[in-house]
Amino acid sequence: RIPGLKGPRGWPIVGNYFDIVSNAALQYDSWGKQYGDVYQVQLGSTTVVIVNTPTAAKNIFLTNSHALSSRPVTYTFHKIASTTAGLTIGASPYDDSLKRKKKGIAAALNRPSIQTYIPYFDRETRAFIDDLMTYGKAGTVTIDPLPMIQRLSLSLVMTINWGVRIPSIDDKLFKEIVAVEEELNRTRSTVGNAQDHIPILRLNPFNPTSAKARIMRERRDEYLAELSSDLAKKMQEGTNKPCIQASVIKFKEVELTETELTAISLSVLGGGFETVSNTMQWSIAFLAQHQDIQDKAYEEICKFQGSDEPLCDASDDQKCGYILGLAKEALRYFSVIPLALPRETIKDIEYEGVRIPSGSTVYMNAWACNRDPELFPDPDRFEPERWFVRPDAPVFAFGLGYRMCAGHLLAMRELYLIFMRLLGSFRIETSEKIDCDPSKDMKLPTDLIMAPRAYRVAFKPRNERRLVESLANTA
Ligand code: HEM
Repeated sequence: RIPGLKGPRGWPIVGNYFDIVSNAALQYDSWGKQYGDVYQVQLGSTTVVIVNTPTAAKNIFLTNSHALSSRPVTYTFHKIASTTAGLTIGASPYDDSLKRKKKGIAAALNRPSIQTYIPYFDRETRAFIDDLMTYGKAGTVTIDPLPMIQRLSLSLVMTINWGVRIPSIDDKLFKEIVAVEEELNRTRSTVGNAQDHIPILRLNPFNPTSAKARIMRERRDEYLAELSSDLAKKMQEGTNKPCIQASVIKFKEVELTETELTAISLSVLGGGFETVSNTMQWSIAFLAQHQDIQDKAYEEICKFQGSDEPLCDASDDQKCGYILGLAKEALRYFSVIPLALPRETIKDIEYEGVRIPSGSTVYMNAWACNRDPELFPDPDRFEPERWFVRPDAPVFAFGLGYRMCAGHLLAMRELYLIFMRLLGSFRIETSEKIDCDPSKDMKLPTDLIMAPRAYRVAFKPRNERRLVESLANTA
């Protein structure tokens, strides 16, 4: 244990592990009230520093940005599930290769690059609205929007990566990637893989977590190889679309290896798919039961673009303040990665007289930071307007410092456009109560990225004639 740092005492071998499995973010938050803003827990053999408030998070992750620039190496993900194509950025410890990959992804996801993806945003969000109209039979039947929102976010990252679209929710590759990426994200959970912290469990040759992780890695390797070879063929023929993988030349100054380039694409795929779709899936369930927020959003959208145009201009860069506030509030309220991604210190850091040594594992409780009553008064209330009062409040959902989300600009732009077009096109309705309290209604509380349980809602067009016309214009 780290001398001078408080924290709950645990059991031999397992430490505090079994206290946190049912709801880690809430348990860490509750311990924070007892042991302070920064304290330590024992997860089996791993000592973990928990950072539980915005002030401490800014102090630790921003002031010591470089010292906190690494990620711990875990057993399930790094040793078993990690693809042979190289470590994603989010999973890479700090080294020269990480620095090169970070430069590469920064070039691929900066503002000027995002500008070149606008046609992709346009096409995928239109296809999403079209899907909701088609499968929801113009609001006459209820549907589970998850596959449609997953298709949108996946197709967008696939186009950016390899220039390949996911045309429909019935697509075979779509189903395969959804299944594999969901399972692989589970192998990265700091809560759901007991063997990461309790090494004795690794000796079990029938360990189901390891067996599943191995299969998922093989399945991922298979579609990655296929995507890469298809692209190589198209590049030879000169028929490829502009995308990250085809821009190897653009990154020449960074001198990325083939493996690093693949790792960048994999990072965009892994980082940008489940995060965006789960944020939307929670939001839709919530909005269906809060017509007042939908009406306010619609009123603001109409002020911005008139009531006759359901689909806003795709190049609108977050100018409708209410919808921007709504997107940030969705990120805050649902905090789909409640514990962000784990960090490891590469240097000693000092916090209030305590020395946290190099090599320590540190978690930011993004959930607790996002519910801090001083920064976000009445934090359990969903209130887009709060972002007018504090437009520059940190969006803890993206993490902080050197390893903060590399796709945050793209994610904001994407969420904004989805909300604009979704709420400009439909009134979302439900006649049944949907449980969507993010503190307890998650599908699996040990996941890395939290998803709500399945539900169904109706998407009633606000102006059916105009929507049909707008969608027809796309064709
Ligand atoms: C709702 C959307 C998203 C959320 C909530 C989210 C959240 C996060 C969080 C919490 C981290 C860890 C930050 C830290 O350690 O401080 C992260 C890292 C990362 N995210 Fe996102 N993300 C989102 C969308 C995206 C998108 C769209 C992309 C790519 C297109 C992306 C790519 C990445 C990458 C590559 C990293 C690793 C950064 C590093 O380790 O240096 N994310 N994200």
